[in-house]
Amino acid sequence: MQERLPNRELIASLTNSNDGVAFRAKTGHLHHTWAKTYSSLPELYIQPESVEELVKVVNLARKLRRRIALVGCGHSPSELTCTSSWLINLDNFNKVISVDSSTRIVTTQSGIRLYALCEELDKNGLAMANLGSINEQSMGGVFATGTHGSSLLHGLISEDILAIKILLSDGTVKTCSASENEDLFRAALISLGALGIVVEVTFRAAPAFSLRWSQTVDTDTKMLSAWSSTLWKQTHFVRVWWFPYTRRAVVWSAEETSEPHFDPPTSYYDGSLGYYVYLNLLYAARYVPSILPWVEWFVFGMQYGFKNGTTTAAVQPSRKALLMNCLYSQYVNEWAIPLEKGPEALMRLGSWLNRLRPGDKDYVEHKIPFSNEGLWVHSPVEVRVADTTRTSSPRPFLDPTSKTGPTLYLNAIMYRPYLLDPPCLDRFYQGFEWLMRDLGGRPHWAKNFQVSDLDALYGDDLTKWREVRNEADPEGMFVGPWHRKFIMGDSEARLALEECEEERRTVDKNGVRIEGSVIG
Ligand SMILES: Cc1cc2nc3c(=O)[nH]c(=O)nc-3n(C[C@H](O)[C@H](O)[C@H](O)COP(=O)(O)OP(=O)(O)OC[C@H]3O[C@@H](n4cnc5c(N)ncnc54)[C@H](O)[C@@H]3O)c2cc1C
Ligand SMILES: O=C1O[C@H](CO)C(O)=C1O
Repeated sequence: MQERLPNRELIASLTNSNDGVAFRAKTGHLHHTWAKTYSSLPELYIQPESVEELVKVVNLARKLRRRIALVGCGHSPSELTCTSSWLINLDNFNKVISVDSSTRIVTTQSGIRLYALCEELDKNGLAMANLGSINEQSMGGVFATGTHGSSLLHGLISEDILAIKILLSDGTVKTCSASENEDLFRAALISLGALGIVVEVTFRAAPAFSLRWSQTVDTDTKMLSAWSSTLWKQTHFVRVWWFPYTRRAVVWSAEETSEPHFDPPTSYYDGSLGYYVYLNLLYAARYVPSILPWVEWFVFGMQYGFKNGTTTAAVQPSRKALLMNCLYSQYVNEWAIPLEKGPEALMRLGSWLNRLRPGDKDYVEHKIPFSNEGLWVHSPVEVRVADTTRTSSPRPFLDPTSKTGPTLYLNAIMYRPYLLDPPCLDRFYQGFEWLMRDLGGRPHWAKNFQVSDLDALYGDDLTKWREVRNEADPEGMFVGPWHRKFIMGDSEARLALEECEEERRTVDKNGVRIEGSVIG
């Protein structure tokens, strides 16, 4: 085992090497997730600016027996990016390498944030074909966890990726695509940072487009009755926010248009007034959770209209139209289930959350074996879709979506007003996860799921992913505690450079602090 140098000496010895390649590292960096739910104190926080610098970091980590973790912008809600070892951030490794406007094939360094990429694409008459709710993510991070938007005409964001260059733990860079190193490609498309460092990504962009969108609030009965006919096919992009207590839903739908742009109308309540009213009501609900059904009625009535049928519209560039304001620090537990199970899922969840009894309107048997007494939750539940069966691109081994048809994503959001955890979180997620599994679901990799027997959900695909991972990184330089808990399996022995969790403790307002160690 390599003798450990104190941080300052370690940094000095590394930065003073005379090979002409910079080692841009600092100590004392506090890493935390966007939601401040998890944090860690990496030994070194490293921000390389070139492939040579990245190769140097990997070679040093191997020599000095360190684990490497990667972070885009920490928007993954779980502790996936936490480490006590070396943390690499690629915010300064963020160039667009090439854009071919005729083929729409674009190559970027992996650290570029989507907002910057979208601006660059727009200058070339191009756009990302699909986006999730935000554009903060890094290119490397956005597909590493299987990020999706909401459209039956698209799969995961990664479906547009044509090739990936990845730096492996032995210091070599490998290219992979559908036609070259296909298994590595399928493992790298959802790698969870455990395979190596993605350095370059080549993908096909879409021609720039604008969207006319409209959103209408109405009863959930109306939304559910259109489920298998028009709901998801009415326009290019469709998403729904479901309000379980008021049994209403906002249906947001967007179609391409060449009309002039205009923003949606705003009222005095939009902006900071509405933001702080909801925040403080969520705070009050920590003490009196039973007000949450009223909060849902009031807040979303103010926002979307109390009257069923209220509609708002706008025409915006796609890179703006597809985004939404995600409000406050939050836990999110999102699952992919077959689309046709959607009405059953929402009816059973609604029955459980509203403690409905036979004879009540909307009653169905929920079968969820967890008590709903005293259970109060936040709104909305996000309801989105994807279809990964339309593309001929290789399927990521860890793709959670349905292999045989369209997929529904249900996202159960629980906010943390003023960074304080809500009551009922664990029980809500226990019941929600039980229902999702009962309906054949699999969790979104980035989110706050609790189940850990993922072998049962992925079978051979997870075995294959592990094989490819172990071949690419036999010593576990890119493996951390999250990976061990959820995807590495119990049967395998601890790898030489694998980081294991030593301690987790709640640190005021910075969520849970994760501390790990590497044997080396
Ligand atoms: C407000 C908010 C809204 C969101 N909206 C959506 C949504 O609409 N749809 C959806 O599906 N998800 C959504 N997410 C989840 C988010 O898209 C994913 O968590 C995404 O992975 C975050 O990207 P990031 O750049 O922050 O990556 P991080 O969270 O920093 O990292 C994610 C993973 O990528 C790895 N990684 C990062 N860079 C590299 C690299 N260069 N090479 C190899 N591995 C790398 C990391 O090690 C880690 O395992 C949302 C999250 C938040 C907080
Ligand atoms: O993780 C996510 O957070 C937002 C909801 O606030 C969203 O759309 C996700 O996905």
